[in-house]
Amino acid sequence: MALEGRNLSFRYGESWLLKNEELRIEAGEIVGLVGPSGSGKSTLARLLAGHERLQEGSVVVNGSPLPARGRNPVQMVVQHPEQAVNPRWKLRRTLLEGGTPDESLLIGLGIEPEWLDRFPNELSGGELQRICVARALGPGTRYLIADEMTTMLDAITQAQIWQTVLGWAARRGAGILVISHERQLIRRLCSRVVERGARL
Ligand SMILES: Nc1ncnc2c1ncn2[C@@H]1O[C@H](COP(=O)(O)OP(=O)(O)OP(=O)(O)O)[C@@H](O)[C@H]1O
Repeated sequence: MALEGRNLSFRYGESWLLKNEELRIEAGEIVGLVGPSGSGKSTLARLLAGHERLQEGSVVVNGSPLPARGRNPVQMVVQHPEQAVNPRWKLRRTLLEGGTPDESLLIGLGIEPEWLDRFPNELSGGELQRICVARALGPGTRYLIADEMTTMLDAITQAQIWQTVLGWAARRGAGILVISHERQLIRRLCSRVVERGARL
């Protein structure tokens, strides 16, 4: 059981950003992905989550390609939650996109019930990010890609969110890819770190 990127190559223009990349995250494993700005970490993340169309190579999740329809077992949370929600939906609807979350997750993430009756512009960035994390940890999720997921949060909130996410992963046997420029966070969370070099 693993999330695997096999032989992934990708370019936005003429020159290749990623060439024959291999990345494997076992179920239950927490892997860090680090590297300089512009080295292609977010692009790799989007390919693994099916948010970017594959140009070369394949993504396999627990032995199968990512599903073309229905709930994606690979969920991604990005740095800026306001870019990841529909501004015209109340947050209950956004949250339920991920299926009905465990009550304990909502409590662990510090989500106040009244937030769910508001629109995104009526919450702070940190409050909105908690909703995005809860949505990503829905019942069908097997792998989480956390791309600078807690970068914009204060240290206490960051610790609270990661404690809840790690508990979820341990219970679920879920794998996590953590992308961050914060080496200390990576060291604390991950059992293995993949280092990307600078773009040539
Ligand atoms: N949609 C796009 N169109 C064209 N070029 C892009 C696009 N998205 C990213 N790039 C370029 O691809 C390169 C890699 O970007 P990417 O966001 O994957 O890197 P990163 O390692 O995640 O960087 P950072 O640490 O700064 O977030 C950058 O040079 C970026 O400008």
